[in-house]
Amino acid sequence: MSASTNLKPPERHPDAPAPGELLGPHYDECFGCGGGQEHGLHLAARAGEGVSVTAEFTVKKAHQGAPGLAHGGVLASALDETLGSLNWLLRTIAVTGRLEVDFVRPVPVDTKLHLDAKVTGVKGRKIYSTATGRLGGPDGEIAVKADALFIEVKVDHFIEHGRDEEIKAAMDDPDQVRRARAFEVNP
Ligand SMILES: CCCCC/C=C\C/C=C\C/C=C\C/C=C\CCCC(=O)SCCNC(=O)CCNC(=O)[C@H](O)C(C)(C)COP(=O)(O)OP(=O)(O)OC[C@H]1O[C@@H](n2cnc3c(N)ncnc32)[C@H](O)[C@@H]1OP(=O)(O)O
Repeated sequence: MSASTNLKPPERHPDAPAPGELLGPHYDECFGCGGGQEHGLHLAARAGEGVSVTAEFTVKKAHQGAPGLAHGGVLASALDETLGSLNWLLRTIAVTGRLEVDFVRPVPVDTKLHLDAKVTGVKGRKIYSTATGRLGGPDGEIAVKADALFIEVKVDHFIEHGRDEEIKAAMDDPDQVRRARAFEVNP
């Protein structure tokens, strides 16, 4: 993805989770990180140094595209989710505007994908970030990589656009409201 000019380096929020801390799901029904999705990715992201995260995702039978191999869209979802979790460290709510994925190696079922992501720069509401997914370990061979542009939004983005049924359930859940509002305390 062509990098924008005049990017500012990202600033880790003072209340961001400490390096090594698990970030936890942002929404229980999220396909990427939620515990409530049987065939979801159940991706668990952990805060790193600066504005970076690491995450792991194990490819299951439900994630196949070709026999015994992960579907590319599922791998893109794992990268998207990992990149999205960087927003916990900025304490900013943001959605993916653009995601560019390179599929470098096939990823077999039962493989654990070791992901890492970092924010490379910020300009206004635009957050530029990059991620890799490796095989065999955190320093293993690169199987997938992505560059992304996230756009900062208000929590109202979800309330306005989400289906009423799910928004009502989320707003009736005090834990969910707390998680969403925690992002709004921006300096
Ligand atoms: C209380 C209950 C609440 C419940 C909520 C629950 C939880 C909330 C908490 C956290 C959850 C947060 C996120 C989810 C996390 C992880 C999941 C993974 C992430 C995703 O999976 S998330 C889903 C997929 N995602 C979308 O569903 C976005 C659909 N989309 C839109 O909603 C709009 O499109 C939007 C908002 C993106 C922008 O719209 P907009 O009107 O606000 O702003 P605008 O268009 O002016 O763009 C501003 C500047 O970005 C540039 N720009 C925009 N898009 C670009 C592109 N594609 N390429 C290059 N540049 C682009 C413009 O060129 C301009 O640049 P400039 O300022 O320089 O002119």
